[in-house]
Amino acid sequence: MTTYSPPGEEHAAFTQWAVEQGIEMNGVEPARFPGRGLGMVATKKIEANEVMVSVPLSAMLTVDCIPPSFINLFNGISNHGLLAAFLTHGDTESLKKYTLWRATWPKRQDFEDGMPVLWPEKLRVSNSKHHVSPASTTSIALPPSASGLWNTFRKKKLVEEYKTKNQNILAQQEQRLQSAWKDVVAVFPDTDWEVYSYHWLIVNTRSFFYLMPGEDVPEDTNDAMALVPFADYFNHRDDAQCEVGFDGQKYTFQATKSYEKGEEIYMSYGPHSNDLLLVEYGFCPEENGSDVLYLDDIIFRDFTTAEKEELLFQQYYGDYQITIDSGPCFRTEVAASMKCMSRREWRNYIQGRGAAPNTIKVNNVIRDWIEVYTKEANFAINILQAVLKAETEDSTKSKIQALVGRWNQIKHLCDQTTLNLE
Ligand SMILES: C[S@@+](CC[C@H](N)C(=O)[O-])C[C@H]1O[C@@H](n2cnc3c(N)ncnc32)[C@H](O)[C@@H]1O
Repeated sequence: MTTYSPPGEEHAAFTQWAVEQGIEMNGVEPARFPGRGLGMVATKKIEANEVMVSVPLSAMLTVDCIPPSFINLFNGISNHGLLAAFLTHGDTESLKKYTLWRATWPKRQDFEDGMPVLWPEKLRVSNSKHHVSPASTTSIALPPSASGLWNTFRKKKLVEEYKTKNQNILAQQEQRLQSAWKDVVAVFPDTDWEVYSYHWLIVNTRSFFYLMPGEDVPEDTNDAMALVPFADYFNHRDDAQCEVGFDGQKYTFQATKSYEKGEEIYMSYGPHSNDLLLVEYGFCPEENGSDVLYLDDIIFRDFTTAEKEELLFQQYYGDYQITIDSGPCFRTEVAASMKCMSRREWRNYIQGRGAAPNTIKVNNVIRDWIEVYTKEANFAINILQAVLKAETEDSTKSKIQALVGRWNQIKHLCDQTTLNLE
């Protein structure tokens, strides 16, 4: 049985406010869970298909709630940046409605502890333009998908850049934050960084995908966001048994299995890897069916420019994944096949006109690639353990321990995938 404790008075006051806003709760309430902050607990047995929470549009905080006079101050800003700007600089009268809700949110210190974007420089070295020290002089502590960098080798030049939105996560987040910061400071030069970045992270970690029915998905999906009171108590689980829907009038959260009284109810924030969850939400779950490692940088080291051009031409350039459940993806196998066949045999094979390559040979190539990742993990763990020994600050120690935990998960994923290749 899950252990949990009462959430505290401010949550009772907020729940009362939520009811007044037309938010309906059926057999759920907020509770405090060790290691996860607040979450949602079943207060009775819930049957499959029951709607547990519904939140009307009128209670949500969307960009349409922001007075046009405020929006017009900006000469273009992301919706994310605008929501954070409104929470920072909106007039007292417009913000009054949200007071009880805001009292339930995490504090800035919680973000400083959990969110790598606010961690000390030495722990968050990445290939971001916003870094102060050059990456080459410092060891990389974050996983490669977050930092875009490796300790044990240098990335090889690509024949063509491609979208690697999952392999460079921290730099992308920093870019979004810095760009919003620039836009807000242009209008409010005295903005306090601590206050603005706090609100930006509140929106980052608590917003829901929000698009009116029939509306086109914006170019940057990060712009389709809104804050949904009470529903923002749900913690994430990859295989959550909770169907989330929005019909233009209300958000609903429906059970897809029965829950016992006292069980925590999760929703899924999306099929995210642990590296993404670490950077965007500040945690790394023990179990995650969507966890994934990308071998792109490792694989590209092994190919000549001509081979990479061929992979590009045949549309097998990049996005080489391994996962616990499925092992190497087909694209990874295709890349490994290139190493085991003549060019003509390989072309025939991928075009469905020739025999498949020898599986043992293909697996040997993939095993070597995975070994490079394992070596990187061992290297990072050794560095982190040395840093941990020398560290005197408790708050930094716990961040280092979180990173060691993530690197151990990476090692496990590599080991398991290799084992399944036998
Ligand atoms: C939408 S909020 C959920 C409510 C939040 N736990 C709170 O205390 O207010 C998202 C945040 O909850 C935490 N969280 C969500 N799922 C988690 C999980 N499975 N394990 C640990 N923390 C989790 C992370 O800090 C994340 O940024």
